[in-house]
Amino acid sequence: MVNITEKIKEIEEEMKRTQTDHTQEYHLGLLKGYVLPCSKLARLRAQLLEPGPGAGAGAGAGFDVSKSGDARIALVGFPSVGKSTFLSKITKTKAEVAAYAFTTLTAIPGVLEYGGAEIQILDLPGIIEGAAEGKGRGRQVISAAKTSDMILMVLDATKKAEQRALLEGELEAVGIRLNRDPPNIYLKAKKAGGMKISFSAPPKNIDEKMVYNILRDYKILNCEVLVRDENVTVDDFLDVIMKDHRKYIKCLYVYNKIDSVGIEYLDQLAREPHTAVMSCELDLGIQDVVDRCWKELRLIRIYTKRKGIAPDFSEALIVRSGSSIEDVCDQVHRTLKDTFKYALVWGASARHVPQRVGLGHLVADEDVVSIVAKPK
Ligand SMILES: Nc1nc2c(ncn2[C@@H]2O[C@H](COP(=O)(O)OP(=O)(O)OP(=O)(O)O)[C@@H](O)[C@H]2O)c(=O)[nH]1
Ligand SMILES: [K+]
Ligand SMILES: [Mg+2]
Repeated sequence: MVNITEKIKEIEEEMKRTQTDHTQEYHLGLLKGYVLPCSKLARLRAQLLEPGPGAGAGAGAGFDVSKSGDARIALVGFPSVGKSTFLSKITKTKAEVAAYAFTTLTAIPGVLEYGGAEIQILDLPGIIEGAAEGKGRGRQVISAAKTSDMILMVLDATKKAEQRALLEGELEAVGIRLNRDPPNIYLKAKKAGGMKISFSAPPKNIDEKMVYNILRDYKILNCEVLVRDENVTVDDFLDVIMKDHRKYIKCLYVYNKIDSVGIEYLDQLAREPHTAVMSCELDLGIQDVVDRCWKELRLIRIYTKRKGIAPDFSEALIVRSGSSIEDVCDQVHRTLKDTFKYALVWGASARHVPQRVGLGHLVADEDVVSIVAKPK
């Protein structure tokens, strides 16, 4: 390890000394057929990312960064697409940025403050094709991505369009499902009674025999199955069987470096679904990407109000979408629920204002909530 690190230092120093234009050098290098400092550097740094001897299966474990804040977004992408540049733009963390691949060698957390919430942004090493099979530190990167609430897939607008599908393939291979809901299939294993398979509508892509065979392959011989969606595929069925190893995560595809592509191509990229475009270099589109992230995370801001006093809009409580008054209580204090009598709600979730509600009431973004406790 020390050897590689030393060699890397040497080359980096040399590059600093010579201060050549590396694009120029790249072309010259191609002509002459020798290995350039830049690509030599990338190769050596890739070696640093290889799991060392004895790392074994442990190499698949995530990086040791504890979760903090209200949500976590992972930056995933091929090397040198600008992940660390983006992190440095939107947080106070200054990650190392350079023109060679594998500049980032571990997970680097930063904090994005937005609408009163703190969102942890995780900058990750670049992944390469074959990451899912354990190439480079790919598996570790993907494990870290799996722990996030949202993936920001950073793509290089100047690179081939295939990069997006390649990366999706790597994530799919380890059970990450992007921008999809779990298949609408009810599957319950039983102790006895054989298989009971039913469909709420005639399925288009599978039939009872196929379902039977899949279940038998997975040794699920006694169970109840209800397929509630006519478009279900065999892959969907497998996802349900392996649901403990599947993770459904939102993804925003972000094309960086749009300063270097033509306007027509840019327009085409921007129209793809779940996609945003930006240039970290020219400071273009960054705020839009951040706004889109906030929307996708669907976090809810709740303002609390005490009786007889105006609501406190300076500090919001942050809860997930689908949260109830009970979740709001838990966010304030662990034991608040115990003395809960009712809550008053002003805002989008209230039918009339204020609406008197119980613990089960679902809250909406920017609701004002006043919790009334039982007398002691
Ligand atoms: N033209 C252009 N270059 C950019 C832009 N954003 C970043 N770069 C350059 O792209 C190179 C790579 O940037 P990094 O932020 O290190 O990329 P990374 O994805 O973190 O790379 P790894 O950590 O090696 O995976 C640097 O030379 C950046 O200056 C951009 O918007 N336009
Ligand atoms: K880089
Ligand atoms: Mg980086």
